[in-house]
Amino acid sequence: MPETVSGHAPGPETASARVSVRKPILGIPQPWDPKEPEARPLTTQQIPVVVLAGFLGAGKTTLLNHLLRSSRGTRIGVMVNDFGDIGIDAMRIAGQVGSTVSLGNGCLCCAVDVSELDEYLEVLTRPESRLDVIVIEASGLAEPQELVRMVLASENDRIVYGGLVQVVDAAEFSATRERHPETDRHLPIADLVVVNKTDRVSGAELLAVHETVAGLAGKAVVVDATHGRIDPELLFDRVVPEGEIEGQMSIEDILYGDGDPRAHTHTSYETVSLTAATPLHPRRLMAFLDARPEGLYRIKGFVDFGAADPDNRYAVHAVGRFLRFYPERWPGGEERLTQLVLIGSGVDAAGLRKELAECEQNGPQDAPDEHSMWGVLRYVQQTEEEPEAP
Ligand SMILES: Nc1nc2c(ncn2[C@@H]2O[C@H](COP(=O)(O)OP(=O)(O)OP(=O)(O)O)[C@@H](O)[C@H]2O)c(=O)[nH]1
Repeated sequence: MPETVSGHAPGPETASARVSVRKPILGIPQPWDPKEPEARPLTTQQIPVVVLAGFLGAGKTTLLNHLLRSSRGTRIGVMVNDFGDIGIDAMRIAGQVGSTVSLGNGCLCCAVDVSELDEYLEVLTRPESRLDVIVIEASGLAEPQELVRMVLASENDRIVYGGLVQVVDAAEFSATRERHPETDRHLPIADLVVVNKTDRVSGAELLAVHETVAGLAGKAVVVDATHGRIDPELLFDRVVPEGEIEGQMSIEDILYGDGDPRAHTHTSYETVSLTAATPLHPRRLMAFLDARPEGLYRIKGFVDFGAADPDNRYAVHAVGRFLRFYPERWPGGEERLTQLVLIGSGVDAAGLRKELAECEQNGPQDAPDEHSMWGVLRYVQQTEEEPEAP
């Protein structure tokens, strides 16, 4: 097994009976003593760039945050490609890593040339950044194949393509596959598939999903995970033999793709973004969320309920019919804004925007009373994500 930088024993996730093959994905430059960061050499080797993909809400950001928390001495650079004009994912990762670069609005794979990607890579690969690995978190609607192609086409000679990680939501897998048959095309090109949200399905369901995924994924490693807690060594240890691109993509696939722009997953998706300086009324927001249309598949962001809870903002996540609020202290000095991104297909974007605007509080006479937060608190589940050992 290749030598590791972090040097810690594999986490409990590796014990999973269903880790089909132990095949780490990435190679890491020379080991160094994490206790002496200054002794760390300037990076002279190529930095592996891993593409992290998966459908909306599958758990990519959660997995990335897990990697950042458990990376020990490994320095991870992050590029986030949010779909929607507010960089919610970048905000959720910011603070964990100094090198977060948001790719801004839209889907990276739609960019016609790679010069923008190269600009970001240029920032992250400056020798003084001493990064060991760069992870690009694709928007949940990006075509992984396109992203891989863009990394391969990069003119930055300090990077090397480091593999494709595909995250799958165990609970939503069948429904996603039905709606998006291209899932079957994405899995075979992955190097590692993470079947996430194992806590949301029964043992039998998990087994069925795992087997289907493994069947589609071919040679890729398939691991099950809860809250994206995979063994970081699955990503950080692999040595890619020179000239080899792991996975089953043919050179033609990489160079030309399938040539069909309609294959882009997000062509029929609409994004609605809201930034509001006026707090939202918890009751009206809950009425809006409870009645949200079927096609509105993903909602993420932060909500300010103003006087109803002046200490906290509420991170909100909806994936399909699943809804959760996560109260968190307002970061000091940060402007109190509600920032939401809604992604759906066949939705009335203008209507949603109007309904959301109607959730804003209308002055002191409209201030929420003490019971107004009950509806929100029903969707707060404090114990869902257990804190990880430092
Ligand atoms: N129950 C459960 N919830 C999870 C798990 N992993 C992630 N989540 C929740 O699922 C929601 C979506 O997770 P994210 O990590 O934001 O998903 P994503 O793939 O980055 O989402 P997009 O950027 O919109 O594509 C959040 O509420 C997470 O807390 C898990 O293993 N179990």
